[in-house]
Formats: sequence, C-alpha cells, structure tokens
Amino acid sequence: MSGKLATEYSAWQKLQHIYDSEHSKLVLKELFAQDPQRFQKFSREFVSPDDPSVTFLLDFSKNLITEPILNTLLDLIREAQVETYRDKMFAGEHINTSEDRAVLHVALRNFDDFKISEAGVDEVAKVLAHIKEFTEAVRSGAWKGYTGKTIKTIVNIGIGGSDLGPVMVTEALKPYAKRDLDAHFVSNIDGTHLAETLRLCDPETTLFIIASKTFTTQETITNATSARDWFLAAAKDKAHVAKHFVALSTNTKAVTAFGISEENMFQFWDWVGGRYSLWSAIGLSIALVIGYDNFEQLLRGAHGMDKHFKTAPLEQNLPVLLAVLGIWYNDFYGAQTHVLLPYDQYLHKFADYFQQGDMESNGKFVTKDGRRVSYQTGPIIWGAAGTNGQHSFYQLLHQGTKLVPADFLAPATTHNPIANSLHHRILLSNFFAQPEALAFGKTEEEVRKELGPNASEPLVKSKVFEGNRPSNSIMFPVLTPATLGALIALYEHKIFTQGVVWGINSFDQMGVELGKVLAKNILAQLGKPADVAGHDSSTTGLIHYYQKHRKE
Ligand SMILES: O=P(O)(O)OC[C@H]1O[C@@H](O)[C@@H](O)[C@@H](O)[C@@H]1O
Repeated sequence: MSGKLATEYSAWQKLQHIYDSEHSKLVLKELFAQDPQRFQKFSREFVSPDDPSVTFLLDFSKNLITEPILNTLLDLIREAQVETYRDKMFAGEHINTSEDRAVLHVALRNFDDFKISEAGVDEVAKVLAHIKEFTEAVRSGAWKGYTGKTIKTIVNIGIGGSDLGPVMVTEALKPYAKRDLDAHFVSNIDGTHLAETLRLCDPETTLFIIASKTFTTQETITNATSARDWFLAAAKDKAHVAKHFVALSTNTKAVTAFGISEENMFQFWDWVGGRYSLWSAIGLSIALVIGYDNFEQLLRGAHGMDKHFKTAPLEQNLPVLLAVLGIWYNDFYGAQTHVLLPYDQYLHKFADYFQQGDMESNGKFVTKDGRRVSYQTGPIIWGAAGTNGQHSFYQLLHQGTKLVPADFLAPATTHNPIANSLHHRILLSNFFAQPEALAFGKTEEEVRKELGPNASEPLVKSKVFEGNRPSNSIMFPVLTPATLGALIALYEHKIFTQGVVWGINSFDQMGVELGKVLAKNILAQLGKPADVAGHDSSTTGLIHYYQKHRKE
C-alpha cells in the first residue's frame, strides 16, 4: 500500500498481460499431465512454531496458475509492500487511518513474543486472568444466582463481531463443551429472537453476557434492556442484576449507566476491531462453554499462525498464498464470489463468520487516500458445510456460467467416529471427489462412451462437465481449539494481505452507518402517516402500508 492504486503496480500490469495472453491455455488437466510434481510444488504444510500438533496441509495445486504466475503474484505482494504494512500492524502503528487506530488483534494472543507499545496492550493478561477466574467460578458452580442456584444457561447478547465469532467457535468446538451449560446467542433486534430464547431460560439460573464494543448498538442495548426487564420481573430487586448480567465492552461509562458494575465488566480496547474480537473479552462465552484452558489453546493456535505470517518467506506464507490466489480470480478472472466449504459439521458457521470478516473488511471502493478504485476489491463470501451444499448449490459450481473459486476444508479424524468411522469416510470421499470433479470435469467424449450411440445430443451436452474450476484444499489432523485458532488467523491475515494490495482500509466499516442513521430517523416517524416526511415515494408508500396494517 504505497499510495498507489493496485493497477499502477508493474506486477499488476504484468499479471494482466499474462492473463490476456495465457489464460485460455491454463487448463488444469494439462497442467497436471505436464508436471508430475505439481502437487509437491503447489502444496505447503503448516506446522505451528509453538506446537507441532497444530498443523495442516494447504493444497493449492488445483489453481489456474503456473510457477511464473505465482512468482508474479508474489512480486505484487512485494511491490505493494505487504511485509512493511504487516510489520506496521504488529508494531501497533495506526494503520486504521480513518479512525486513527492501531489494529492489534494479534496482541490479544501474543504471549510475549512481539513487543508492542500501545495503551491497553499491557492489560491483556489482566483481562485474561479475569476471564479465567470468572469462567472457573461459573463452570464449577461457585458462582451462584440470586436464589443460590448454579448457572445452567448463558445468553450472549451481541451482534456482528460481538456475536458471529462466539457463535462460530462454540459450534466448532462443541466436542470440548461443558454439556450441562446451555449457551444461546441473541443478536437480531427482531423480538422473536429474544422471546424464543427466553422461553428456554430460567431467571434463577441464567447469566446474560452483554457483548458490545461500543455499548451503543441499538439492537444489543434494546435486547439487553428487555432481557433485564424479563429478569427483574422475576428477581424484583435490582441488586440481583449483578449476579446475572456481565458486560464485554470498551465503554465503561455506558456499561455502568446500564446498571452493570465495573467488576462485572470485561474490558477491551479500541484497537480490537469488532470482526477480529473473538480473541478478546468478546470470547467470554467461548471460554465459559469450552473452559479457559481450551480458550487459551485457541489463542495460542492463532499466535502460531501470527508468527508464521510474520516470518515465513512469501512463497511459504500461507495467508499470502491464499491472498494472491484470491486476487488472481477476483481481479483478473472477474470472479465475483469465493465459497468456503468445510467438510465438518462443527464448522457449519465458518462461512457466516467470514462473511463479516471478509466483506466488512474489504468491501470498499475508496482507497486509504480517498481515490475510487478502478478494480474489484473484496469478494462475496458464502458457503455451507459439506455435504449439504452438494445437494443444493453445487450444480452451479459444476455446470453454471460463473467462476466460483472454492476452499474445501476437512479434518482427517472426526470427533464422532460412529459406525466405525463409516460416516467420516463417506464425508471425506466427497471432500476428495468434489475438487477433483471441479478441476477435471467430464468430457463430451467420456459422456458419449458412457451413454452409448443412441443418446440424444441434448442429453450428451447436458452431462458434460467442462472442469477447470479452481479450488484450494485444506486438511488438518483433527479440529482442536488450537487448530481452529490457526485456521481463523490464516483467513484474517489473508484478508489483511488483500486489503493492502487493493490499497483500502480493511479495519473501518463506514458502510454500515448510513442505514443506521436512516432507521433512527424513520423510527421517530412511525407513529402516524402525517409524521412520515422527507422520503422518496417508495419508502413513504412502504411505511404507509405498515401503518395501515399493523396491529399492536
Ligand atoms: O460490538 P458493537 O459495538 O455492538 O458492534 C457490533 C457490530 O456493529 C456493526 O455495525 C459493525 O460495525 C460491526 O463491525 C460490529 O461488530
């Protein structure tokens, strides 16, 4: 990010030239046939520098690249000074320029390796100790509710980054969960979300965790207030709130104004972005569910990836490799989306999580110095856990008209080896088969041979798979807290790397503000038709329809 538009880098121009002159010749079937070493050349094994059990394989050989293309993509990384900006991030420089903030989620999982001087970094260990002490008290039953009973249910109330990370990780690490502690997550302002959750809760045994970096988010504060009203309807005395409500926030003033005392508040800092905050106090619900030691393992796993990202040479650097492959398709092939396909039911929220992680970070059309980009920035992220997607949207992946680069992820060992691991073998056979089918397809000739001479032309054509559809495959031995931490950090740093190349600020989210302001204005006008003013005819018509038909 040298103040240049990405298109101004000479490596970018070279890549455009390569794409224009060579892309029709980049055929996976041929590339594999020509080079028996292709898998060896284009796969890397990550072994955490901190813990050799944290390891995974990235196979990126089924991508539309050659060695010269990869080298040119890495030249782009050099020219955009990604390593310099990476080091600035790790050093605590204020690389979030629009908000004048450091970007230090890496400091939340640092365990003393990197020296970072930024206010608050020296308090990380203290907050972790608070999380440890509190989670142990709740999990052991020492923490009692207002009638002396132990906590059986936790309800995290938060939205966006104060929800998606805890939801994704508690789902992913269920094998490590305390099964007699129910965890619920309420995010939507739709009263249905809270009402249906409260049906499952007993005020005497429920702990509410109010998670909000700003503690001003309309949805969260409204849900928290209604939850407190529900609680007080049973508990009567406001003094009991202290045993049933804790807050995770950077805003002490608003937390205490809400009625939660400072000792029940878990602090974090403005240098933790919402979508990078599961490592902070926002992870309290994770620590409650899986226990503090496992939560720390998650952090340590991420730290191992941080070290790798910071020190590994570019051609070995996994986040960098994923980033350049994404740029190749996004900016040269014109792919609009990127699909995340974990073959692990425990990772069924992984794509939802990185929808915010990636799209809120890199969905931007203005560079850091205010120029309109002339190229594509962040892709649309989507996905679902395998094999479900195969019976739904994979048709388009295989035979649609769009190029959809895919990441397949799977553990070699399942936590649930039922039927002698038959389920897992079937799952993995699909995990191996799908990238193979995408890459190599099925020719017309093969279809004809299969159908015989009497097959109709349309039938033959409809059964052809053109192939040449790229994917990455990531395999790991087993989904442990540390492995998950490393995987999340892998994608975080991929997003960072792409943001630097595109010249955008990956760490603000100005695009979420306009809708909030308009909604606030409209809320004040919902009373009667005469109050509805200042809108276009469509918006006015919609509000009038609501006013005519509502029954409250
Ligand atoms: O944690 P709080 O402050 O409630 O924010 C919750 C979410 O709000 C949204 O508008 C975005 O800005 C997200 O990045 C953020 O995670």
